[in-house]
Amino acid sequence: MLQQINGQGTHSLLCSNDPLREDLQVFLESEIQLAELDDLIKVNPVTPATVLRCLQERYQVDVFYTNAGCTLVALNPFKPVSYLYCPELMRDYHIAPQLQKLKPHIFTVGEQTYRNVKSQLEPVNQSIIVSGESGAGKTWTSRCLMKFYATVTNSSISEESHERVERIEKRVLDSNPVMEAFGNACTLRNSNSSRFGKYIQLQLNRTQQMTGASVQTYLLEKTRVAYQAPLERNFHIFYQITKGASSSERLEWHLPEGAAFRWLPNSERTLEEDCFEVTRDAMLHLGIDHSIQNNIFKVLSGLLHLGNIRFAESEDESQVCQPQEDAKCFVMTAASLLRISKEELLETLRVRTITAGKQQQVFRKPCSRAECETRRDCLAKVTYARLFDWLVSIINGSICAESSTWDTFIGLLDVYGFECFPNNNLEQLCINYANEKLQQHFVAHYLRAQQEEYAAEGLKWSFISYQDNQSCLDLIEGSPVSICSLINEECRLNRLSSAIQLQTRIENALSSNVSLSRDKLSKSPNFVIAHYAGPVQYQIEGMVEKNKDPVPPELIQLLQHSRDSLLQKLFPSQEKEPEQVSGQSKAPVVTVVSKFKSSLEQLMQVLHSTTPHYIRCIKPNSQGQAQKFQANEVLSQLKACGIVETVHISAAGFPIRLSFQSFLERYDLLRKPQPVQPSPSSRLSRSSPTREHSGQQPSPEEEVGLQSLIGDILRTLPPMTRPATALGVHPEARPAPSPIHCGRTKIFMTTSVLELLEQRRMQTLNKCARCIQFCWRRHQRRKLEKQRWAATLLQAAARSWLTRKRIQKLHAAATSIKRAWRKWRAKMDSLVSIELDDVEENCFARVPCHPLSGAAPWPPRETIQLWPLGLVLASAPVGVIGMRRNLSLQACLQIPCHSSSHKVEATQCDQAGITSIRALPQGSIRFHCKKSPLLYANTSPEAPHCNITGFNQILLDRHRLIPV
Ligand SMILES: Nc1ncnc2c1ncn2[C@@H]1O[C@H](COP(=O)(O)OP(=O)(O)OP(=O)(O)O)[C@@H](O)[C@H]1O
Repeated sequence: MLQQINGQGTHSLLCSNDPLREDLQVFLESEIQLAELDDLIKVNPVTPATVLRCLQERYQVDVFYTNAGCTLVALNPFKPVSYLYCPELMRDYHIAPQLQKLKPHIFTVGEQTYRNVKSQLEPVNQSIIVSGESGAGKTWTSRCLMKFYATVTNSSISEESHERVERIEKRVLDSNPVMEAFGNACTLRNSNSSRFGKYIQLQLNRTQQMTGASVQTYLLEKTRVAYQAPLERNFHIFYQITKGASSSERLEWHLPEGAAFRWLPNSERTLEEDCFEVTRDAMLHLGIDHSIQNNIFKVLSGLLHLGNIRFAESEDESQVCQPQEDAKCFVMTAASLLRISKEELLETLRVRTITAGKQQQVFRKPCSRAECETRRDCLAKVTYARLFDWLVSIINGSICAESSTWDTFIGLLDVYGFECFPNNNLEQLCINYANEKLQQHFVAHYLRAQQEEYAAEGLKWSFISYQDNQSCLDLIEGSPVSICSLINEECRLNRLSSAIQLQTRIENALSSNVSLSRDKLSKSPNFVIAHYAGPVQYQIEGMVEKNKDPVPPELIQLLQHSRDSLLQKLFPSQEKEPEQVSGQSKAPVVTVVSKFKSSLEQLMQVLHSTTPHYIRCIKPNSQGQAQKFQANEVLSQLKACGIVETVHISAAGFPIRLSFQSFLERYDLLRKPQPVQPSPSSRLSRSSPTREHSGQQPSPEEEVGLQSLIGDILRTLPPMTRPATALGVHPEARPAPSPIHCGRTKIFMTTSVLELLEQRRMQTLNKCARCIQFCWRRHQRRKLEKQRWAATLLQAAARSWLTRKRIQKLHAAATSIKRAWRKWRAKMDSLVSIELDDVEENCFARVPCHPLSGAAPWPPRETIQLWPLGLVLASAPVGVIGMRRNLSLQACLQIPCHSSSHKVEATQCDQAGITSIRALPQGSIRFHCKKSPLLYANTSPEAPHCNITGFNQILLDRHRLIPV
């Protein structure tokens, strides 16, 4: 609408030359720009009025989030804006390369914390402090952030771990409806007001997956169980059970439809928070089964019935008060639901026991009607408070991961906002005390520390005044005397003191503190504390009693006697009796304030050890209406949380501060390699870790070395982001303010520069990773090739060795065979020669030699010459036959007719004639012949061995007759 009007106006005005109109145009244009400013530090000049105007403009065009330097301002839309919290938007913020370029959102803060955890920048653990007054949207914001983490931590994991992580996240998210049902209530300022503070730690493992969570709660407003301010309600769970129980449950829990309970005011108003089923389902997911749930709701119903017990005034002090007539049935029902004896219940509520004297004598004193009702309320409060604590422990048991499974955490602190009612008492003092502590943390972290550091580091800085709440904190918690210590003293000494006396004591002891004053016009005793968010007047009446929070031991004993299994768990019988505030005990009395203070100190310790992020929730109007911006309301909230000072300092300041050494450790890889820069880097890398931890300052020479290295890194940035006086890099003054400054030992920068550096670092790391991957792969490839080559060589060597071995073996075998053969041959030859020699000597000596040849060898040449003739004769089919042929054959062969040296064989059939003639071995030859393995002893004469002589020489061997 506004844009339309402005757009139209701009167009029409452009056509005119009227200077007045031009002024108007400039004004309207600046109006448009104001709504477009994402960061309040861009508002010029930064004053409460301009900041307010900017937020208003943005609110009217449905822009609810604006940066205020290092904090995020979140305006409550008071209407559903689904597109602002959809999973798609969560993913957009999660994957954005440059977060600061996106519109301000709680997801920017969520993602920034997540990236910080990922980058491991110290301190790695993160805290998001969500603050603002009641109804400003703190719980909503925390819930959305939990959903954001649940979505993003689940986005990059494998399928099988997906289910596990989802289960954990479901449980973590389910803790919200349970805690809200038991710890939230409808107040005048918020229909779903958290009546306790909580710090949720989302536990992340090394890969930033959510492995669990833990919840720490602070100061539950337990008085609400028994007392609700006009138009306010009790805790949601009481309305849920009375409205959502089934008919059988109603019977069991004694909650008939339309039953009236005094502790259940305004039950005719149904809120969206009255959803019993949601609470039940969530409880079931957290491991609280139906029977335990049934048990819990029975006890709660018992408390409702207890609230309806009213007493009549007794006639005299020695008489006990009687329950009013209509309350008798409630006594019975309450006793049966809490499973205690009705008589014991009445007795405990009406009679006080006092132990006194050296013998510890026990006296019983009937209580007045008011005392009876106080005891009744106390019984309900202590039961509910223990039930709440037990539920928190069950939730923690269900969602908390083993300490070994997580390394880092992101904490979400959702504490009650600053409170200032017409009547403020101890509860408001504690709540405002917590808010003062958080404000101090903010001031210390962002405002004071920053300015002090700028001065120490020699940055040109004009100091911005801010509200330091130290004096206020000194007043509340200081040592040796403070409001807390004085109230605690009253409890410890257990003296009878009036509120007036306490007021005087406070005034006398703390008169020098500027934050203390008193409303002199008020009739009731009071003191006024000037809180950072404005002055608050506290009523002293009843404060000491509330601080004691006395629980009569009889009440605890009564609950210990219960037969109900849940109450037995809440009030175990072995539990020690509660500390009596009698003044006789030497042990320090645990008061509400002292308990709260110690839990607050623990919380502050955790916060100090983490990187804090602030979300300031602002309530645009007190009626909770959409599209309604009440400037005064908002302005007071902006002032209360020091937004203007924050903007001033953030505008001029640098939210990121890193020591030179940390900077170099992280960004040294951005430096272009300088060949002539040998030592400082190596010196630095060797010296930095120990120096960093010991807090030792680098020597001047080292500093020069560090500075030149940092200069090298900064030179890699684009000119716009280079420091104006960065270590002499650019000594000339620059017109625009530089987003990066180098101090004496630290480097200061804006978030945008950090993002740029991180982006560069990531690019360089990616490049390095790719290079490493490439080198590794090449190395692997070469290694593999070498291995293959080596394997081939080995195989070849092995094969050749084996072959050589085999050949050697064969060779050896062949040689030995050869040798054996030769030996054998030689032996055979010698045998043969001996044999032949024998034959020749013995046989041929006796064979008649041819008369002409003398000592010619056998067979004589003539025989050989006649041999063919003999053979022809032997084979001749016709011609000479019978005896004559044989004789002529023998004659041809010159074999004597009746020689004993020849064996002549003939066939039966005379026709065939002689078939074989052999020269028989002689003498010893016969012997040799038998032994001889030589084959040629049986070879036929056609064989080439015919030239070999010896043994039974075959002269004729005719197996078959030549066919005719
Ligand atoms: N971002 C939002 N979008 C829509 N409605 C919102 C948003 N933030 C808050 N609301 C509305 O404002 C109401 C109050 O918010 P919430 O309960 O978170 O306040 P709170 O600061 O936690 O209050 P208290 O301190 O009392 O617990 C919510 O019930 C819801 O209706």
